[in-house]
Amino acid sequence: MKKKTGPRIKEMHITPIAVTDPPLLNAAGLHAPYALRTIVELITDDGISGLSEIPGTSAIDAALYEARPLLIGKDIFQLNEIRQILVSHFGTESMANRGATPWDQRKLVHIFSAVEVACLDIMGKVVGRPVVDLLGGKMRDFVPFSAYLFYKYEGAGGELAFDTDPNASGWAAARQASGLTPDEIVTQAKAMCQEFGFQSIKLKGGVFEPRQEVDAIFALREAFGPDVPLRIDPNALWEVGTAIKYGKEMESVLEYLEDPVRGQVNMAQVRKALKTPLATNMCTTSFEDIPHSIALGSEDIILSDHHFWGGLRASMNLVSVCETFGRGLSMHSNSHVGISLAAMVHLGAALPTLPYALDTHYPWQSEEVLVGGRIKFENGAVEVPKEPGLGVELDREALARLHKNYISCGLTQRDDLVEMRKVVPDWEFKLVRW
Ligand SMILES: O=C([O-])[C@@H](O)[C@@H](O)[C@H](O)[C@@H](O)C(=O)[O-]
Ligand SMILES: [Mg+2]
Repeated sequence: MKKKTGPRIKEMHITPIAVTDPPLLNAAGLHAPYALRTIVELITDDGISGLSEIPGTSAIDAALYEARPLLIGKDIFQLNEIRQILVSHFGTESMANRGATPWDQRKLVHIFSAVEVACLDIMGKVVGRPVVDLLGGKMRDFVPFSAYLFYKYEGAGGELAFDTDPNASGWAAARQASGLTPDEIVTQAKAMCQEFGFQSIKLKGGVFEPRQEVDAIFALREAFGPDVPLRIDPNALWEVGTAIKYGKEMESVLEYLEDPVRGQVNMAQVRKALKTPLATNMCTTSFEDIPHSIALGSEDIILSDHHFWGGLRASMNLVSVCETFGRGLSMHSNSHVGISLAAMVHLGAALPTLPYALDTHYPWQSEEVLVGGRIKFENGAVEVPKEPGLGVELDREALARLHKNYISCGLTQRDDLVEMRKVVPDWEFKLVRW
């Protein structure tokens, strides 16, 4: 019998896009009026298209262009070989390549995740199965997400930047409102939960001095009651003593405390002092970090992210590590549109257990690159697509429009520090602030 090879990659399209993003605040500074993503489309020799989305920077886009000739002609089922080719070309990256910002700057993991997700999308179409089935099968029909609150300046982002659209209503109006005080954070939470049905809440912290942020957590508890799990994420900006002091104060109200301090050693120290579980997307972010994580006991929950862990299958491998060493597993996010969300939903559906609702920035974005527009949430969850592959289709006009935004906005990388300096000229990036 003739051995079947292929389908093979014939074309690889790399399209950077810029989507409107409101002036959200974080430990590093401020979100720019546009968030950058890169959409990758692989097309096979038999005309099947596979999609993926990754955080966009000109450096990662350049690396994708560099990878393209190495990938053309490759069989989309041979992911092990494809990964090896990319590793040989780009070399492995150490923890240091992640960088100290709340987002991850490594190239190889991003590129392989882009290629892997698009190949899985194609594989699903070839075999007539959703991606979740290629990850071992569906454990749930809906994947729950958590409300992700941000301190923010008034403004809608995009051309409106710090301005607001007077005709906006519902969540669109709340999305552009100022969110600086505990009361405004509660208002933001109510509007977001009402629109999307979220049943747990995360507050991005590390913006104001801890007292103010802890007060916001207690205001949320008062407004939502004990049945809505709460989390806060200061993105490693607190000192160990600060984390222990406020961690103890919040012990009765937090589901978990995310990255209160920087590095595995400090996390382990805080973990020993608190009853609240600690979660991370900053100190244990690759397989290379696992031995120290286990030796030190730096966290209880790893917030995986297929863009940073090198794809969906790598994230499934992380399941075994977490099961073996008693770590919980949930998911981190960054500003994104629907292709990343669909990939997260397939992965979330395949995880053996899902004790924590996943993070998503999706409510903060308003544009989409998909036919059918924005993905719907029901009671805070997204239904797992049943169609072959990722179950999403590219809206080429929307893609072209958002690519035009990318060209005209002039941004080439995420730099929240630079954005913050436009508002607070003497703003400094700090590894530890309080
Ligand atoms: O979007 C942001 O500002 C967040 O701070 C993001 O960059 C982080 O990566 C993230 O969501 C987190 O959980 O640390
Ligand atoms: Mg985090």
